Amino acid sequence: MQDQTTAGTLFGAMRANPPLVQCITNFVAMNIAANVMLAAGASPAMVHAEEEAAEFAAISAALTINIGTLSAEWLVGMLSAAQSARQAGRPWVLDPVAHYATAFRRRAVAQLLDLQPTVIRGNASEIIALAGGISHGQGVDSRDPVELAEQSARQLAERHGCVVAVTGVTDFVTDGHKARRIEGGSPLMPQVTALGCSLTCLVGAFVATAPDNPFDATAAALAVFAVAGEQAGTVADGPGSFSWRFLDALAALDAEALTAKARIMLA
Ligand SMILES: Nc1ncnc2c1ncn2[C@@H]1O[C@H](COP(=O)(O)OP(=O)(O)O)[C@@H](O)[C@H]1O
Ligand SMILES: Cc1ncsc1CCOP(=O)(O)O
Ligand SMILES: [Mg+2]
Repeated sequence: MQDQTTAGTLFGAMRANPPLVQCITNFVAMNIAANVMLAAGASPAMVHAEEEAAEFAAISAALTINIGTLSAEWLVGMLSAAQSARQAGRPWVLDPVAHYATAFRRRAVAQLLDLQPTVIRGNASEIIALAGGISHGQGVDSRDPVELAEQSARQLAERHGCVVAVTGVTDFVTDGHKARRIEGGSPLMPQVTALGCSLTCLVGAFVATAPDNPFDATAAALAVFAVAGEQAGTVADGPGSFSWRFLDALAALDAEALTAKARIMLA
């Protein structure tokens, strides 16, 4: 029950003081991720240009970087923003979308990992491959169960001194020592593009709220998606209505309901 209470408290604190989060995400995710952030109570800004990314990171409470639609120009902005966030002592979150697919992505992720993300959030195939294992991912989509990625997540967390979150049917989060599983969500979630990318942005909002406790902050963000996703899934007719029902469920969720409904288990 302690984890649920912590998640509710962090959610309430985030809502009471909406953090400015710089989200460098992809063309597919930009709109839905910004709407997810607003519905959850955060203040997103999709700022990626190399001319201003570092400057903006210095005035943001957290930064998130997602390589979904990477280009050479965007990579320059990502690297300078991550450097700036580190210098300013701000947390930053990495979403290594399909990093295993091309040499360009693999190189980019290696450079980003050198800048010590506070949290890595990916699907099971991404996390397995990032730890050096054999994954079955297809493009941006996972083809591996979360359970198979749990050991990879623990290894990655220890190797990089960060929190690692793996999402799927049941989510998993670890800092290399402690770990939790978060139950909930809906099978319709992977049918709607960029919900994982949106969750990465929300993790940014929670680590902005609790920069000294990225493990609990990440678990809380996962729990928000799990509870709102489950609620939307029970009433949606398909991926189309799930999309808007999910936004409405996020907006209607409050700290008390999160504490009552979150299922965060020791792992
Ligand atoms: N089959 C599923 N059942 C319940 N929730 C799911 C399922 N698949 C994904 N989710 C949820 O969808 C969200 C996005 O996760 P995921 O689909 O793994 O990320 P990505 O979009 O990066 O592949 C997370 O909140 C996750 O818990
Ligand atoms: C379809 C697609 N293509 C490049 S990025 C992207 C979105 C991926 O979103 P998610 O990782 O949340 O499924
Ligand atoms: Mg993804």
